[in-house]
Order: sequence, then C-alpha cells, then structure tokens
Amino acid sequence: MVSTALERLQALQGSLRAVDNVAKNYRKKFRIAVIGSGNWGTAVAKIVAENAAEKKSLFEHEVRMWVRQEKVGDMNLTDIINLHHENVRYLPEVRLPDNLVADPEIRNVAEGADLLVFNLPHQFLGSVCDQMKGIDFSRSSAISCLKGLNVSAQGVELLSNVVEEKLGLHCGVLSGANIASEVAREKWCETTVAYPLPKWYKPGEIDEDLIKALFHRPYFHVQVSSDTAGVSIGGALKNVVAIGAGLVEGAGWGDNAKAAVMRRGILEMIKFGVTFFPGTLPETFTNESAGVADLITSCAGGRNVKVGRAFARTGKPLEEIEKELLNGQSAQGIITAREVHELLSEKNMLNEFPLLVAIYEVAHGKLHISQLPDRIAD
Ligand SMILES: NC(=O)C1=CN([C@@H]2O[C@H](COP(=O)(O)OP(=O)(O)OC[C@H]3O[C@@H](n4cnc5c(N)ncnc54)[C@H](O)[C@@H]3O)[C@@H](O)[C@H]2O)C=CC1
Ligand SMILES: O=C(CO)COP(=O)(O)O
Repeated sequence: MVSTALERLQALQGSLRAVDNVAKNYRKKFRIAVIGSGNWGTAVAKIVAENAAEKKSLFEHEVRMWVRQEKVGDMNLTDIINLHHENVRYLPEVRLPDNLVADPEIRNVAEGADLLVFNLPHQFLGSVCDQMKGIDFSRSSAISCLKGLNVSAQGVELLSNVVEEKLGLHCGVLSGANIASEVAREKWCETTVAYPLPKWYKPGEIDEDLIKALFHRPYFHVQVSSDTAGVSIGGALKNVVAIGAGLVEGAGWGDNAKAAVMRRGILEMIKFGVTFFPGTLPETFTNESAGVADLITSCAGGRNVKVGRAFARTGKPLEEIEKELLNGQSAQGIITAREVHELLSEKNMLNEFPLLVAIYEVAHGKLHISQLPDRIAD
C-alpha cells in the first residue's frame, strides 16, 4: 500500500512538472472556446474544461461553449446546462464541469478566444463559420473534431481548410476511436491530433505540446501525428464504411462479412487519401487511433452502423431512419457517402473505389446487397 501511495505521489509530481515545464514557454494563459454542443461536442467540451480547471498556468479557467439554442420543455437548453451542468438533450446523465459555460451567442463565444474547438455535424460548418465572419482570428488557432469532407464541383477539401479559408483561422484536427458516450463516461481510449504550426508561429504561441495538454486526460490519451489529411480522411470515410458494415449485418450476414467490408474499407480509405491528398501517409490509417481503430469501434457501436443496419431491415430512406433512431443527432456517413459518390462520378473514378460506390448504391436502392461481394472482389 505504501509503495502504491508513493507511486501515485511521484506520478502526480511528474505530471505537475510536465505542466509547469510546458507553461514556462507560453506568452499568456490561453482562452478556450468550443463551437458546438452535440453528443461529441459536449463530451469534448467536458474534456477541455476539466483540463482548463486543472492546468491553471496554461489556460483561463472558464471555457465557453456555443450552444445552438433550443427549448427542452419550456426551458432554454443553455439555462439547463448552466443550472444543472448537464446537456440533457445531447449527452444526458453526464455531469459537466462547473467552469463550462453554455452560451447561445456564437460571436460572444468566439471573440477573444485563443483556441477554438470546432465540433458539429459537418453539413453545418459553412453556415456556422459565416456567423463568425469579421472576427479577428489572426493570432488564434483552432482544432476541428468534425468527421467529414467538403466536396464541391471543384473537388474535395479538408474541413480544417474550410475553417482556415472562411475565417483566416489556423486549424488542426482531432479524430480517433472515440464513441462519445464512452468518452463522456471516462472509459479509456486513444485519439489522434495533428497540429502543424501556423506560418506566423513564434516561441510562446500555441504548439503541439499545448494542444496535447488541452486534450489529454487519464481516460483520453492523445497521440500527435503530422498527417492532417490522413487523420481527417480516416474520420470522414470510416462513417461510410460503417454504413456498409450495418448493411451486411442488417441483411443477416455474419461477422466475417463485416470484417471483409472493413478490410476493403481501410484499403479504399488509404487510396482515397493518397489520390486526393498527395502526401497522406498510408501508415496513419493502420497505426493511429484515427484509422483502423476508429473503423473498428464505429462498425461495432456507432450511429452510422445502426443506420445501415436499419436500412437493410426496413428499406426506409436513410434520412428518415436517422430522424427516427438518433433523436436529433447526425449520422455523418449518409452525406459523406453521397458527396464521395458525386466526386468520384465527376472525376470518372467510380470503378476505382468499388466498396464506397457499392455502399452508396445499396443504401439508395440502386444495387441489391447480394451483388456487393462480386462488386468488391479483388
Ligand atoms: N458522437 C460521437 O460519438 C462522435 C462524433 N464525432 C463527429 O463529431 C462531429 C459532431 O458530432 P456530434 O457532436 O455528435 O453532433 P450530433 O450528431 O449530436 O448533432 C447534434 C448537434 O447538431 C447541432 N445542429 C443541429 N442543427 C444545426 C444547424 N442548423 N446548425 C448548426 N448546428 C446544428 C445541434 O444543435 C447539436 O449541437 C461530427 O462530425 C461527428 O461525426 C466524432 C467522434 C465521436
Ligand atoms: O466517430 C465515432 C467514433 O469514433 C462515432 O461514430 P458514429 O458517428 O457512427 O456514431
């Protein structure tokens, strides 16, 4: 028992030293803002607020979270969060830290923030950024926790680039095998962060160590990667593959079939990365939480797999299933599957990504599930 207590004390001293060492280098205490408060948005807000409260030399105590206002019964969601420290709408039964403050005014949250954590369903990113236009972010940074891509007639772009282009806000990414309900209940997992330094960086500004200090918790272990594109694409495309895993499961096929979809899925995710974002590292998909680990957990217990499964059983449109099953949450693979299909069709590359294309076609009633194995055969 004595040695256990001693070990704990040494571990605590070690972690305090680590925080102090990091703190010496920074020009100020950084103010953190969270943009988004859904299932994952609130879980990540909890993490950063816990670290802000503990690492007093690095961060301002209060963390403000932008909440898109809505009524729950006759109360504002923001009032419920601030009074009861619980997001009853999107993350029920999880106690949030007292220093996390919900605010319905996005400009109030963003103005003066040194680091903005973006976390909302990706289809809303553009309009949410537009609400922050004109704010001076020239010395601020951001991390995008979104899983998706921005696809247009011009091609495909990372969501972190959307933030940079729309707001002039330097943006890294966080993604991993992180089902929000587990993370919020402090069940251990890993995640991957990529934060390349901005052009205007000089010592004292936010760097990788500071980003790690903000997100790392005893139950949420952060690994740092240099591969922003690989980390982003892993998160976006695993949502589509998870719908595919749900389709074969819902069709009554077994775990072997699901594993086959996942194997083909990871190969197409890598190919998509190196094709559309030259410089993407294939090993990101195999070595990092943001790759194969995220695919595994998502295909086991995520929202996208549920939607795919329900489609195979009922044949209802995906958006209808999403509404019925997810209580206002989003299965991002539905939109990403459509966007990726449009992109590949535009580029005349449908034959090069047979699994991603087959998932889209099955989920839209254009291909029977029984044809999927032949479509994706090597
Ligand atoms: N939930 C999870 O387990 C995980 C989710 N992610 C990713 O994190 C991102 C955010 O997901 P969640 O926080 O789970 O969101 P969610 O799926 O819970 O969506 C609900 C949120 O969307 C907001 N919303 C609804 N309509 C909107 C509109 N018109 N404009 C702006 N916001 C609107 C709601 O206010 C609410 O905050 C997604 O890209 C998701 O793929 C990543 C890891 C885990
Ligand atoms: O990204 C996730 C886990 O890492 C959550 O996946 P779903 O959106 O499918 O629930």
